[in-house]
Amino acid sequence: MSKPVQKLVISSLSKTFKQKERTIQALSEINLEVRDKEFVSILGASGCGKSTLLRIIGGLETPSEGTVLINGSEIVDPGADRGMVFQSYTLFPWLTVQKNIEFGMREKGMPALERAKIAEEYIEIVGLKGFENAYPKALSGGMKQRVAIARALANDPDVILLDEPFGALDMQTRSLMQELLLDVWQRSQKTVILVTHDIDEAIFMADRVVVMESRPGKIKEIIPIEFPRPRDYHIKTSKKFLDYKAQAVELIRNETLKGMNAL
Ligand SMILES: Nc1ncnc2c1ncn2[C@@H]1O[C@H](COP(=O)(O)OP(=O)(O)OP(=O)(O)O)[C@@H](O)[C@H]1O
Repeated sequence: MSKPVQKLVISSLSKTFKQKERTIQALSEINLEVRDKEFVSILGASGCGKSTLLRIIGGLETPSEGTVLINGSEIVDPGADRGMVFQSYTLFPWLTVQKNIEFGMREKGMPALERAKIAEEYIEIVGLKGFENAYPKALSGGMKQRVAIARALANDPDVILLDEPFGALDMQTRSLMQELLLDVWQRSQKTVILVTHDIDEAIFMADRVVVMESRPGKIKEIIPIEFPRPRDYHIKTSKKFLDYKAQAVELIRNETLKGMNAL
């Protein structure tokens, strides 16, 4: 069997924040390889460095030590090869849904007709047909995140980085958004890294769940999730799913207790 293509290679990555007299080691010795088109979830107790890791991959933060390679080149700044979606809605309030989705393509100098066509395709995929000319203030939280996902995908990045994208949504909407994202991922064939606090979400979506430990942030365990694709929400009540969940809960619980004892 041929070796799978590595999209991201994270090697000996550490990050230290210096604040006046305090030094915070957010990440220590992270090593992780993510395959092309893989879906990886990152799970861990609050403060274990999940967002810092994602921000370094996004080029928004620089490592103190170590490297992150994308397609063999070191990441030193943000780039069109990575698209990010955050928990807080980051749409431009003065632009319509259509113009928000077109934004990155416009920056790249793509002709108007071409970018409008691509935006329309993604509007359809994320189920927002009829809302092309709406402004963000007229949209629900779930709709705004669908626009944010469409905007990230429309730029055609290699890697999508999602930081708690559904964190502000109610349970029901969140669950539907997970299915939508899986469907979009399956069609778009991107590499996805999803940071989440939600154990069910991490397992349901991913090929592998990376469980982190804190103080300093390290990889504690990687759980391969062996459910076939496409996945249906019914797997969430299967015995196998509950076994994965029990394993993750145990790992996270120990970490959360460690964090609380350190307070
Ligand atoms: N810009 C910064 N300056 C100083 N410290 C920082 C900065 N960013 C993060 N930290 C610290 O680094 C550690 C990891 O933070 P990070 O936000 O990456 O954790 P997290 O796992 O994403 O947390 P949460 O799940 O609560 O969002 C924390 O102790 C945090 O206080």
